Parts: sequence; structure tokens; C-alpha cells
Amino acid sequence: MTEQSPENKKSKRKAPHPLFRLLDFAGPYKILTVVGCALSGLHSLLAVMPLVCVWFIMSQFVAVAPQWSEASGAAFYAWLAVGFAVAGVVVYFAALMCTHIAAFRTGNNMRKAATHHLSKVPLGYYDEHSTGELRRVIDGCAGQTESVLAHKFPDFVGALITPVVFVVVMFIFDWAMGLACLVPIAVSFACIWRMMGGGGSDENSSYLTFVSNYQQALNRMNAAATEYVRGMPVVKVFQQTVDSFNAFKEAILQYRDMAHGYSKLCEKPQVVQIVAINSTFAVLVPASILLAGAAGDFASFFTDFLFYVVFSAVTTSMMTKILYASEAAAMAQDAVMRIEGILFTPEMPCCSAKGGRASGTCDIVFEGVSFTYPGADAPAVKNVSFAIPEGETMALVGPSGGGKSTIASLVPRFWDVDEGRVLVGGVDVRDVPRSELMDSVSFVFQNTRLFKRSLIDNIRFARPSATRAEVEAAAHAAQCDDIIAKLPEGLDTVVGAKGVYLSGGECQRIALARAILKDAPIVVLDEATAFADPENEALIQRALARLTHGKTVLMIAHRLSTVVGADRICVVENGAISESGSHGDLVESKGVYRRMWEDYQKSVSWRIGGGANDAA
Ligand SMILES: Nc1ncnc2c1ncn2[C@@H]1O[C@H](COP(=O)(O)OP(=O)(O)OP(=O)(O)O)[C@@H](O)[C@H]1O
Repeated sequence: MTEQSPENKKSKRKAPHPLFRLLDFAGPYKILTVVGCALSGLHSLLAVMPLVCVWFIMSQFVAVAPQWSEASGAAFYAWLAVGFAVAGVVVYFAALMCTHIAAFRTGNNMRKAATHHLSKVPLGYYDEHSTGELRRVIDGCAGQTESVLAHKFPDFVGALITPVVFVVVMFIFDWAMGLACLVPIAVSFACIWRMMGGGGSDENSSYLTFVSNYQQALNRMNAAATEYVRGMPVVKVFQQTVDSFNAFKEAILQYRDMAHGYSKLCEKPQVVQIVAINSTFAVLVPASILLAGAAGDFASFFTDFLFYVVFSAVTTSMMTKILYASEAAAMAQDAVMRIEGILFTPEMPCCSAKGGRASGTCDIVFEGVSFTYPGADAPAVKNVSFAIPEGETMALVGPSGGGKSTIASLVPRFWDVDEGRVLVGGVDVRDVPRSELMDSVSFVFQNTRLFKRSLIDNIRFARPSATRAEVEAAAHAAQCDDIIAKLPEGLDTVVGAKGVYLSGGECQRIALARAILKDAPIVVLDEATAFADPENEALIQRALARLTHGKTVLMIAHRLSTVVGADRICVVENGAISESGSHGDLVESKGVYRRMWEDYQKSVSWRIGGGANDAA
């Protein structure tokens, strides 16, 4: 999930087994898991007792045969058997109650811990990890561990108690027949151990490694499938075949190979395990025939035989439970490690105690700022310095991939700089409390995300305490009146439901309404007009003028018409500022900006069927 620091790796090495770490998520409810497992063990013991009673009943009948009515103790043992059976059910119910409560708490705490931690990681982390991926980890892993703790753990403990009881019973009744019944169980255990990777020559043969690889392959396949579905229109338009999505095909093949490889590994042990556990009779019957000759008291020998016949039927379900519990335990370990992948992501460091913008002003200063994305080889921003005095507008322009968005994202601390400082109101943003920084900056992204809620809630997201009148005023200022007028329930229409969809330009106006409602003194605009068609653009420009009035503004724009009025324009190339000045100065200087401006003018005056000159 994420690169871990050496400290994290070290602390991980020292950490207890993942299953114990899983129990730690339960907090005080951990004890309920222990109690539930203990009760499940007791239930296994109680479940054997009716069989022992049956042995006593059979002994009584064999001793008095054929005068059955003289078996006076049979009724007592029958009732005792019923009593044990009922007690077993009650104890098992109590065991499952305990483990279920603990399991749901554990799953819930896992979700809460991961979600809480995600609120503290750098915002740029979300560029690298898709929401789908994070949701799968948080929800999938928590759900996976819930079923393990609620069912598989207690069943496993219960199933482990049964062989112990078996060994004890073996010595109480007839050790030779008991031993015969234990042979298939021992073979079955050996097969399960082999399937779990025991006895494998390399560490990759462990079941946990398989589960981990399996989950990764599944995630890769899911991600590739999502991309495939999203890209379907492109496939159709360009009349490509499914083969054009090689990544999807590769992901499916990888998944197939891995699952097939493990199936091959399990093929023989699983067959032997199933045959062994279902062949107790096949061992018991011949063994009993051999032993019968040497038996002194045949009646009592026959009673023991009947007892083992009944008892051995329990072993099949016992071994099945152990098998599934072992699988589930490996899944739970993998789930814990995935959740920890999120929890070990370094947090965005909190500001120091001295924080706060002492001056209260809202100028922005970059001092020798350099930044490299985690995992990238080259810096995205190199030694960038500039200052935007309070109330002024600075525009970043330049070729795609030059570093404009990265520079803008450093102001609200989506990432922390590697070198230099970003100052807001004279204070390093790392020293400004997060809430204060977020209150000071409005960020309008290129891609606006609207939630599947009413339009009013979407706008109010910027300031939940805003009144309806304030939202309406912000929407009006952002030129959203026509959008609201055409929606069936106006501001109360749920976006994304029942065919209510907004165009890219309309979404951007809603985003501007949000920013206007927030009324932060600093505004960062990253391609806020990117999706504007000519009709929308005029409206967006008006909304922008309303939003940025009197604010400190850092704006990124590809349409140079938007930046002409900026107090200062910086051309960003290869992560550095190559030119800066006002529009007039830069056009005069005959540098990169001048070329960009000329190209831009040609592009806006170009018409199909004629050149720029024709159009002019
Ligand atoms: N999350 C990321 N991880 C790694 N590298 C990134 C990430 N985001 C951007 N980059 C890289 O950083 C460099 C600068 O990207 P940035 O998005 O800041 O450029 P830009 O000038 O805003 O481009 P555009 O105008 O196309 O939006 C590019 O080389 C890009 O590939």
C-alpha cells in the first residue's frame, strides 16, 4: 500500500503476530473474544458428553440383554445426554454472542482507525491512492476480519478441543480403537499443514504469502476492470478490440496463473485430506475385526466399537472447521497488514505550538522552494521563489507538466516542501494550525467533485453553518441562477440522481459558489475555466471576478485571456520560473510568454475552413 520508513519496518519486525495485533483493535472488548473462544472450547467438551452417555446406555443394554427392561440406569443417562446437549447449545450461543460483539467492535475500530488516520495524511496521498482502492482496503479488510473473529476463531478453538477429548476418551474406553480413529485425523492434519505451506522449500510457499499475492492480484484485476469499463467509449469510438486493454488482460492472466498454481499445490493434499477424514470407518472396521479376536469380553468390546463408530462421525466436521479456520486466519493476517499499510503512512506533521498567523495578513511568499513527489526521481518544483502581496493576483502559465499545479498545491499544504519555505501572512504554513490554514484558503480544482446530495448541501459543504439565504446569494454571485432554474427542485435537487447531471462548466460554477460562500482571504484556482464552453466561459469569468475581488489569488490558466489582468504572471517550465512580470512587460520582452500569447491569439481566431487571417 505504501512505502514504509526504516523505523516502521523495524517496529513491524518487533511487533507481535498479526492475529494478536488484530485483537488489539478490539480494545477493551478483546476479553470477549477470549471468553467466546473459551466457551466454544467448553461447548466442544459438552458436545462429546452425550456420546459418552450413549456409551453408558449401550453398556447397560448389552449387560442385561435380552432383558432390556432391567437396564434401569438407561433413562438417567438419556436425560443426562439431553441435559448436556441443551447446555452445549446454550454455551455455544453465549460463545457466539461474545465473539460477535468483539468482532463488530474490532471491525468498526479498524475502519475508524484507518479513516481517522487518513484525515491526517498529506492531501496529495489521495492523488496516488484511488478512493476505490482505499475503500476496498478499509471496508474489505474490516469485513474479512469480522467473520473470522465472530465464527472462525471460536470454531477453531472448539475444533482443537475435540482431538484432545478424543485422546482422553481413547484411553478411557479402548485405546487401540481410539488409535485407529486417530490415524485419519493425523493424516488430515498433515495435509492441512501442507496446504498452509508447511514443509515448503521457500518462504513464498506459505499460505499467508499466497493470500497476500491473491489479494494483490484481485486488486490489480479490479482496478484494471474499472479502467476498462471507463475506457469503453474510447474503445468503441476508435473501434478497438478488447485486446487493446492489455493491462486488464494481463491482470486476469496473472490472477488465473496465481490461483491455478495454488490449486495445483493443493490438489494432492486436499484429495488425501478429504479421503482420509471420510475414511475413519475404513480404518476402524478392519482394526476392530483384527482386535475382536483378542477381546476378552465381546459384549463390552462391541459397545466400545459402537461408541467409536458414533464418535468418529464428529471428526469430519471438526477437521472441516479447522481447515476453514486456518484459511480464515491467513486472510485475517493479510487484512491486518493491509490496514496497517494505511496506518503506517506518515502523517502530515502538525504545526508547532508557536503557530498562527501573527500578522493576520494574507500575502503568499515562496522562498527557495523545492519539492519531489514521493517515489519520483526528479523534483517537480526546483528552487522557486516569488511573493504575492495581499489582495493581488498572480498567474502561473506554462507548458503542461511544468509544475504549476504542484506549486499551487503547496500553499494549502497538500504536500510539505522538501527545501525552502511557503509563507502565508509571514508564517511558514507548517507552523499554521491546519484548521486556520484551511479556513484561509479556498482551492478550486480543475475537476470538481460534486457529492450525490442536494445542490444546496453541495454548496454548503464550504460552510455548513451557512443559511439558505447565504447559499442562494453565493449561487447567484457564481452565476448559477440558470442552473438552479432548470433543475426540477431548484437548489434542493439531488445531483447525480434521476438523470440530474451537470456539465463540466456548470460543475465549475457550483465549485465557485462554494468558494464564494467560504469567503477565504486566499484563493487558489487550478484551471477553474478548464471545462468552460464559450457560453459558460463568460459566466465563469463573471463568477471568478466576484470570487477574487479583494483576495490574494494564485491562479493557473491555460487560456491566456484569463490571466491578462493579473498583477503578475510567472511562466513555469521544468519546475522553475523562467519569466515573470505583467502581461504588458512579458509581451514586450519577446520571450516564452510572448510566443505563448501569439499562439493563443492564433488559436482563438482560427476557424474551420480558413486560417487565422481569414477569420480576422
Ligand atoms: N502525484 C504525483 N506523483 C508523482 N509525480 C507527479 C504527481 N503529480 C504530478 N507529478 C509530476 O510532476 C510534474 C509537474 O506536474 P504538474 O501537474 O504540477 O504540472 P502542470 O504544469 O500543472 O501540468 P498541467 O498544466 O498539465 O496541469 C510532472 O512531471 C508530473 O508528471
